[in-house]
Amino acid sequence: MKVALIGVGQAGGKVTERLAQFDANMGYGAVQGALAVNSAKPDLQSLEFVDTQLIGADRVNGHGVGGDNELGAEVMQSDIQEVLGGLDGRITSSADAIVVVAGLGGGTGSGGAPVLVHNLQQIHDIPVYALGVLPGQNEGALYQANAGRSLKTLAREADSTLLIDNDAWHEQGESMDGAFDRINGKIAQRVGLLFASGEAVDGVGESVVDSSEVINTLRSGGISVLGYASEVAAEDASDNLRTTMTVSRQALLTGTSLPDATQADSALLVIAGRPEAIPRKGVEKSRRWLEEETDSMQVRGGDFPLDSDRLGALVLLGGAERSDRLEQFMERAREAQNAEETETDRAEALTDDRLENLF
Ligand SMILES: Nc1nc2c(ncn2[C@@H]2O[C@H](COP(=O)(O)OP(=O)(O)OP(=O)(O)O)[C@@H](O)[C@H]2O)c(=O)[nH]1
Repeated sequence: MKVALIGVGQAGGKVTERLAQFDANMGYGAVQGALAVNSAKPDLQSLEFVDTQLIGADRVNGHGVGGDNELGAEVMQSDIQEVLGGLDGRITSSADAIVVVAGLGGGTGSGGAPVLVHNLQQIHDIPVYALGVLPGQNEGALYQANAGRSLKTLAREADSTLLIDNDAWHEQGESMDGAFDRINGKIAQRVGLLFASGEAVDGVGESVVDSSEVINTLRSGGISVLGYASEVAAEDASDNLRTTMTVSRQALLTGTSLPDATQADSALLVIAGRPEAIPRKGVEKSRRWLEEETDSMQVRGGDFPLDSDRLGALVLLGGAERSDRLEQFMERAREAQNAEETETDRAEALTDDRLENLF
């Protein structure tokens, strides 16, 4: 699937850069162009591999919006013509989709991404997807509240919103900051493989996955989730039946970007590895298992030929919003929003008109 990538905000820019680098290093050619947009100049200057565009300079002078996602939305809307102009030539006729990438907890990405998706939808016929990073549980109330509002709007505007929960690939005892680099690497590998599905494949066979399978899986809209797992494989396909089942199960049950999301409207199972090592029977069995597990009649599948001594399973779920984890997150976001409003009420207590001033 050929994509044009636009990262908004700090996390959006960093993840976009990693994705573009992964795609270039692997030689897939799925990433057709990549742009990072931000209201904070230093964040853009730290990116080396993608083109950049500063927004909101007249309002925040290159200093970012400090977690204010309403301001993030405003500066994106004010400078939307510059951003769309900056995309000219990057969204070529060969692009199958546009992907807007953002951390949903901050200000610029959280507020700017939904506005950008909305505007892109007005002018492009190809699907516009969002890749949104949810804040970890330990991040503050402002992050949770921001992410809740941003996600609600993105889910309405984007053709599908692929969610990455920052807690999903966060290891015990690791600081959040230290974890970002590793998490971004995991996102780049998984999402990069998904984009590469159907690209740069020699000797295309019947069972090879095609990019239309990805688009059809995402057609369910709403929230999408991606899982991945791999294991060392035997030389012969006949010895890899169990391995194929194991990696497929692990990809869904322990390896997804939104833990515990298993129910979905549609799913795609991509088995990556040397074609001679992929057992047809194992793939069929894994697909049937995925059908039962996700409770979906729409389970697609295909191979991703890869010169590797491992077998990998990539599972994409479309229409996966009925997840407990998502419900827990939205509850956290609502609580944070209420707490924020109470906090504002307290701040306003001294100016409240219900109590008259002494003079
Ligand atoms: N996975 C991942 N998450 C990140 C990274 N950097 C920040 N985040 C997350 O993104 C959210 C913060 O968003 P940022 O992108 O830093 O903020 P911003 O959009 O630049 O907005 P402002 O700084 O307020 O202008 C938090 O929830 C962080 O957990 C990163 O490199 N990787």
